[in-house]
Amino acid sequence: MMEIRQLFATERVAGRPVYRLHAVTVAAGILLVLYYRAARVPAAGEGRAAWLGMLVAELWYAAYWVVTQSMRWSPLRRHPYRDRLAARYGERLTCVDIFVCTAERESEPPSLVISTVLSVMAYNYPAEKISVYLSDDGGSVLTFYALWEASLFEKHWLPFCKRYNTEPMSPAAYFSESDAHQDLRIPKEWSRIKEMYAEMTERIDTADMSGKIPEEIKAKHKGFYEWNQEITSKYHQPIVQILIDGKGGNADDNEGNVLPTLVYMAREKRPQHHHNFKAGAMKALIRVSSVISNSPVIMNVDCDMYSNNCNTIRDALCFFLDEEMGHKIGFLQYPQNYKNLTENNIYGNSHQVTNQVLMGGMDSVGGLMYVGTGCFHRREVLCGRRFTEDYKVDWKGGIKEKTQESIHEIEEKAKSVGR
Ligand SMILES: O=c1ccn([C@@H]2O[C@H](COP(=O)(O)OP(=O)(O)O[C@H]3O[C@H](CO)[C@@H](O)[C@H](O)[C@H]3O)[C@@H](O)[C@H]2O)c(=O)[nH]1
Ligand SMILES: [Mn+2]
Repeated sequence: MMEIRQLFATERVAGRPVYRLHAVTVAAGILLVLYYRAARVPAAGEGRAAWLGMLVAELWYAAYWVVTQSMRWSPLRRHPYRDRLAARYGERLTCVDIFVCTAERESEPPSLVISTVLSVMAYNYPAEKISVYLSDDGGSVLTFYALWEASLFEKHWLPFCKRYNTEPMSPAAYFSESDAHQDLRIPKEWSRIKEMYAEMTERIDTADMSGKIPEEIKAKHKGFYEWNQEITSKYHQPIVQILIDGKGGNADDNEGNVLPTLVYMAREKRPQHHHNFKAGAMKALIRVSSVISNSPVIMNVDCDMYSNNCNTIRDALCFFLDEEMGHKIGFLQYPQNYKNLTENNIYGNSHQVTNQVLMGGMDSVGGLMYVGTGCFHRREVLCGRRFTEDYKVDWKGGIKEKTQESIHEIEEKAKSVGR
């Protein structure tokens, strides 16, 4: 019988004996504290209430400590084998829907939002299999405008990323980082794209500050006419605009390659219905995307994040497509890190303990935590499918045949579920 080689490796994190030694000393400490408490029970009226209070607090701490050990006892680490995935599947890979959420234009400026969108469109993955959805809970025409600009810039940015394996794929992060290398790489092209990006950002920021979009720009896309005087962020009809129809064949970059599908969505908002914040946006995204691309795998990110690894999707698929374990994996959480931390990082906000210990520890006891961003889900899992041992996926499902429906018809259908 031929051996099936796993698409990912699992290993125990080193240094467990040291941690266990530490845990034993803490356990001994807790037992001594409890012994001390039990050996010195004060007489009534001599501070017994305080003694009881201390005892309860110490017992509570001891219980908490015992329970949290399960998360630190033997953390796991997983490594995908991308080369094995390539050998087994080649480019016969599944479609992926990517959701980006934004809500407040003041704290999440449109120029930053589209950098995130551009970063997730530039994955090293067949472009016709990626559909990116921006959910705008601010329901702002200025965010729509920024996304429209991004859909044009994309035609230059995507080939640039693919040709030079550019990382990070967020233009904002890339151009702020790589100034030092500009002459070593591709000076002319680098400067041209950088300039283009700077000009686009300026147009977006100017519109954002003035709150106005020039009429000649509005005339270039029908989507701008979804907005009228009555619309506010809390009161509007569902808006869905397909800015790039990747599968429709009319979406080529400036080198003739297909681009990923790009969709703007502002779900319906009415003051009498609660919108349920990001969870509400995610549910609307699941429904709207089911009408447009219906990919079996969904990834989601917050709009102020960006993806820094162009092989993220392929790595994720190593887990979902693994013959032995894949059917048991419902979602995959990537670590979330911050940029621009100070060197000393005194508040521990580089998430080292979370990423290196807690996540791996939770993984070892049956499942980690969905942190709300940087996560891949199977669509079925989000739609309520229950796990069974014989679960098998037809990964071709969801790859939509070209339909006779026009973009307009698909948008209207999507709007009817965009609530
Ligand atoms: O009505 C809303 C409110 C928020 N969001 C979006 O939800 C995301 C998270 O909201 P935010 O207010 O930025 O929360 P943070 O505290 O910054 O984010 C923390 O909590 C989030 C869980 O909601 C995680 O996704 C993040 O990783 C984590 O950093 C952002 O993209 C928002 O645009 C909406 O789409 N609709
Ligand atoms: Mn945030």
